[in-house]
Amino acid sequence: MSASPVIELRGIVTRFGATVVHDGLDLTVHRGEVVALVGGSGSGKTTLLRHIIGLTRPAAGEVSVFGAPLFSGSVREQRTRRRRFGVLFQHGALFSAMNVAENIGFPLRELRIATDAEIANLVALKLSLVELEPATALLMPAELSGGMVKRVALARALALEPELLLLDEPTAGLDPDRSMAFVELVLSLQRQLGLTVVLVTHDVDTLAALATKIAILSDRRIVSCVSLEETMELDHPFVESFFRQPFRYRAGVGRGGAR
Ligand SMILES: Nc1ncnc2c1ncn2[C@@H]1O[C@H](COP(=O)(O)OP(=O)(O)OP(=O)(O)O)[C@@H](O)[C@H]1O
Repeated sequence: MSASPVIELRGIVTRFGATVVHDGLDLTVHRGEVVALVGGSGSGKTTLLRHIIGLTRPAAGEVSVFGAPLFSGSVREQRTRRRRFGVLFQHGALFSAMNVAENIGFPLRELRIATDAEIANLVALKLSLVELEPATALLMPAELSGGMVKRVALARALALEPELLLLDEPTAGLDPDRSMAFVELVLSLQRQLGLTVVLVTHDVDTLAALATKIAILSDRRIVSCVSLEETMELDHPFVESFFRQPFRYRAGVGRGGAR
């Protein structure tokens, strides 16, 4: 049985005024894949993530998730589809006036699909999933370290038990140790929960540890979407500048390497 792709982008065109960001862009992501979206600054990576979650719509082309166009079906069907993915925005983006428990429980409270007791249970469960102490629940975002903010934001992204997780620069702003610890956590959750993941990252170590495929956004299109090992073989200026700079890429850290 061949399942339909989790994400299918076909002929995406995006314009901001006279600037064309995407022009006939295609990308397919299958269940269980971890696709790292890379490209030069301003190449349109974050905009593409925003199209996938429906925050913005392309000028042309089709965005399909879970086998159906993103905006097809009734409002109820669209909402159900929307609940199947979780998003971790750049910088965590927690609500500063809510404590950790309220932040994690927010998606459930918003949908009014659980009682207060159920939400409290779920918050405790998600905190342990992201390896935070139960007492963290009562802290405010301003009291958290950068690494803890990321973990809480991840717990909130997982609140509705998504099948698809979208991460925008998940390790930006973390020091190398915290960054690797966070990557290990995402990797373990991805395996445990069977998640499909699309992440935008500038960090070679992050993508080497996580990604099963690297999608390169260049010249307004995805020019390649293959494994890290195959990507390293490509003769492309972006690969040269991004991957072949000395001491950035640690051989053997990749998912195909010895772990
Ligand atoms: N709302 C907007 N209005 C006008 N231009 C925009 C808007 N959003 C993005 N852009 C432009 O679209 C282009 C792509 O932006 P985007 O943030 O998607 O790039 P990116 O690849 O994620 O960049 P970076 O790696 O620097 O974060 C940029 O030139 C940006 O200035």
